[in-house]
Amino acid sequence: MQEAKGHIWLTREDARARVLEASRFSPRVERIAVAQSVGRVCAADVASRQSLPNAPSSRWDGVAVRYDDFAAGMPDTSGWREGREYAFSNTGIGIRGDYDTVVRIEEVSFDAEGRISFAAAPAQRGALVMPVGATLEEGEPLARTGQTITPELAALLAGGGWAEVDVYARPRVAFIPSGNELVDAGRELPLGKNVETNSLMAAAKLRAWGAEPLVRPIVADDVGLLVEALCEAVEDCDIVILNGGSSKGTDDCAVPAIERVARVLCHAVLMGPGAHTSLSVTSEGVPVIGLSGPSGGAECTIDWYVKPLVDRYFGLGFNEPPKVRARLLAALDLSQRSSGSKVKMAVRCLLARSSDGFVAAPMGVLPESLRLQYRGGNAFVFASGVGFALGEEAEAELRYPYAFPPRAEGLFDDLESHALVL
Ligand SMILES: Nc1nc2c(c(=O)[nH]1)N[C@H]1C(S)=C(S)[C@@H](COP(=O)(O)OP(=O)(O)OC[C@H]3O[C@@H](n4cnc5c(N)ncnc54)[C@H](O)[C@@H]3O)O[C@H]1N2
Ligand code: MOO
Repeated sequence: MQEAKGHIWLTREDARARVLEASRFSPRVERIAVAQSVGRVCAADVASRQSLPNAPSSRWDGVAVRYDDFAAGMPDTSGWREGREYAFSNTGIGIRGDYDTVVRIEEVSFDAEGRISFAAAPAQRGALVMPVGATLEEGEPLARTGQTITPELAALLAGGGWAEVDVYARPRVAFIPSGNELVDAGRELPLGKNVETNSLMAAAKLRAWGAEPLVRPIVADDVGLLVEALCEAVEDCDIVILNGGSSKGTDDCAVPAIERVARVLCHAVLMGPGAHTSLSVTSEGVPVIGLSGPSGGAECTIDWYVKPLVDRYFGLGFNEPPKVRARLLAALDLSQRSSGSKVKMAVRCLLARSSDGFVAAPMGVLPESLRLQYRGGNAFVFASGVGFALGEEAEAELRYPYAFPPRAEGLFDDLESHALVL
């Protein structure tokens, strides 16, 4: 892609805001079993169909009695019989007969002949009895449209008498790998070719976010073939990802193809990795993401631009990732980057709590054991200009899924290198 006049560069934040604003989603609704609903998003408000308990029930394990028998003080219970003056009554279970009060089993004893006696009379009528609806009342709101179903909410829905629930259908997200050099994973790799791995990463992320990934076959670097694949995808998908960036090589035909099916909002982003990511939207409002090829960038950019779109499909707002100030455990040296580069670099880090705040170690300087364990890093530090000196404070942005950082003590003991040249 030659950098033509009018080539639009936006900051990561503007690019995201523009594509969110221009996209139009019409989420479909489907009815599914509550037992299978965790992680799905409610497409309607749900109210309880029943009260729980649906009959007065015992709050504790005990015996149910009639309060009137105790109204004038402790009665003579020598002639009391189970099923007549009292009945055993266990926690959460409907009280049989016309008993109205429960005495805890710890306050009840039986003599050798099985005669009951009470250590104390019940304090009031209805003591230790859960009235109808104490847990859940018929008509009570259980869930709201747009709420993600958690295990607890699924249980609540079941308690409210629902076996099925209306949820938004998973958004269909097409992923079109492109490039003459790509070979499907698992196939023999001819010299000079590359394994198509981004679709595995993208599909797994999309599934985790509640979307349905539709990975298409690899398309060759040919505008006509790409347009064909894009036209098919925008017809029946909610979001389309073309894995082809807006770089400048002779084979870079992703943007020329996207331009034929959608309006380009942004040809490239002022944030790397993945600066050559383009964002577009069709006249129907279907977003088309031209994801830049190199895997390191694709991993970040799919989080930055696609995750918010999936959330938006479900009607969820965009939440800024948590940010903290962190002390850098290595210098970030940008002096070798081409001067005048306007692209800010998001450097993957391992961010951890330390005794006096947060520390961030750029992934590149970590010893192998840590690099393997925390492969993608859990945060970014943004480097521009000449970079940062060792020990300098920088803003660190947690990476999705915003995992709580491990404690730093002992973690970075064998950190050897103290400068990362970018
Ligand atoms: N002369 C210049 N060259 C490059 C520039 C530049 O400004 N001037 N920018 C560099 C940067 S930064 C990036 S990022 C890349 C962007 O390239 P594209 O997004 O156009 O991607 P491709 O050229 O198609 O591929 C690059 C690389 O990624 C691999 N790739 C592509 N798709 C997949 C996939 N699905 N799974 C795994 N790997 C994939 C591809 O095989 C290439 O190795 O341009 C730089 N060059
Ligand atoms: O756009 Mo590139 O991924 O910045 O390296």
